[in-house]
Amino acid sequence: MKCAEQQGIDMYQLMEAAGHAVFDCVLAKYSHANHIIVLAGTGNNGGDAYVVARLINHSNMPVTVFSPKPQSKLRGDAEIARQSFLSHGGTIVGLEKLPDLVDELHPSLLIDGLLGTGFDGALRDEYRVALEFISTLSLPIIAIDLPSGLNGDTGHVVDFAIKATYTVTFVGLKVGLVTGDGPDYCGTLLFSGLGIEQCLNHSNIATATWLKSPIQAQLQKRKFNSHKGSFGHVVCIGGAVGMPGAIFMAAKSVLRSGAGKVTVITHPQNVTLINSLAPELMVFGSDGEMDQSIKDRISHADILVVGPSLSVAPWGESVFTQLVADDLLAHIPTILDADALNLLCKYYDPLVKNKNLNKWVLTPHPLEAARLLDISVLDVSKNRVAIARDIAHKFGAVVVLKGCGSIITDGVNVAINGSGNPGMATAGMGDVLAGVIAGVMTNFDKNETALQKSTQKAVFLHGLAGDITAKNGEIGIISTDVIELMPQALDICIK
Ligand SMILES: NC(=O)C1=CN([C@@H]2O[C@H](COP(=O)(O)OP(=O)(O)OC[C@H]3O[C@@H](n4cnc5c(N)ncnc54)[C@H](OP(=O)(O)O)[C@@H]3O)[C@@H](O)[C@H]2O)[C@H](O)CC1
Ligand SMILES: [K+]
Repeated sequence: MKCAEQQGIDMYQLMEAAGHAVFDCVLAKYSHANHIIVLAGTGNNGGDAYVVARLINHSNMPVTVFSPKPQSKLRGDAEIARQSFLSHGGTIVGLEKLPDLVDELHPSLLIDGLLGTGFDGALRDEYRVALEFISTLSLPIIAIDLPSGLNGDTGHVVDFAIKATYTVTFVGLKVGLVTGDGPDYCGTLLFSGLGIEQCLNHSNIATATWLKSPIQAQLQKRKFNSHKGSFGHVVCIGGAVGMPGAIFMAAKSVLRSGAGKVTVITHPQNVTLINSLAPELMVFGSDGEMDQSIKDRISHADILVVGPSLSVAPWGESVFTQLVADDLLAHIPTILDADALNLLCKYYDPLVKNKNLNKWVLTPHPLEAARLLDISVLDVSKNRVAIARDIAHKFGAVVVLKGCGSIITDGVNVAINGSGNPGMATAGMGDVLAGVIAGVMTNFDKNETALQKSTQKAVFLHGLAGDITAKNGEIGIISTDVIELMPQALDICIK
């Protein structure tokens, strides 16, 4: 908000605008509400709540504000808003009285203006008890700016938060609403720029891009005069003995995402099976030693995918260390996934540290991310964006931190994916993503600014294919279903 202040925008005016935006939501969705309960905290989120309560009161809808004590804590604009509500005949009751009064008031809507962006840490007991009680009422809830208890910067809920039906959020995108726990708590998101979105656009505050629309993943229409050589050769390396599935799914996904040619380098025992599952793939066996013909194939590739079912056992270890030691991955855009990430942790110091990794895309899930930084999984979920950035800085790579609201960052630019669904939390989906990133990259010109942007598009497209798959039922979709629907997702995004 500093930029707004610097440009002389009156903060009370913003609070009024925030209150009006929430009131618009009340009118649009709950104009016949019986009695409306408004929770108003002691900061500016509470100030917004008093503005809404005043507008509700003014329109002759019954409303009661519940507020934690001491109300004398309110300062500045929030106190002005509270006084204005009182002077228009509003009623404020202590938050602790809510359980006693709820039957009498018979509310049909609750507005949550307890905590917004100023909230940090774990909810204090008084708040947690009140919010737990509220959750038993099964009322529709409109959250002001953020559901109370959700950290707007990180998307982390320590122990409890309000589950909103709608969240009316202001000005820029709050990362915490769209990643980690956020989507489970915010319900339908409604945005209001409060008239100052221009101010944010012209400031140098780093904001995240939310990938929500196919326009953000636009792909060029292909020329009629195209051939398989026009769309790149991807080499996928992985599949230890007895583990053909993951590397097969990754390679098939590369094909289904538009690559011209795909080669698989795997353990010799997997060759026949993978070939019979997809005869379009060129499959070669390696006993762990990279002979010259395999090295040649790799060095002539346009993009590499390394890691699906590579394993950290001797075969995978031998393949990985040779790829790195011989600089085979140095000059080619490379997607590192699964066991390649685990081996990256193990061999970082002796082998990888001084290499130029700026053509790498790392795709860790939270456990792999924790290993890459030698921290706990809880540390990762407490601040997904910061952790993804830390990994990007440490390895000099583009990072996709997978999970709800996957984060894509090169350490500077941050995008958060808004496609996909919980049905995609199933085995093999990460292998598919690694393949989709490589396949989607083959659709771009080699000199296109590429890595961050193309990875963003690929992550969105993968989620979109998952959403198309989920039209026939979300729970129970499997990774190979998503692979088959990639062409439909691509089709939606072609200009
Ligand atoms: N972005 C905009 O354009 C506008 C936003 N507005 C609204 O303002 C809030 C942010 O207001 P702020 O006063 O900075 O903070 P909050 O109201 O969200 O929270 C402050 C109170 O939170 C209490 N707090 C903090 N941590 C905890 C905790 N762990 N448990 C319980 N309570 C907590 C804190 O209490 P203290 O005793 O610690 O001081 C404060 O009482 C933003 O979200 C928007 O809604 C403006 O209206 C202008 C436009
Ligand atoms: K809130």
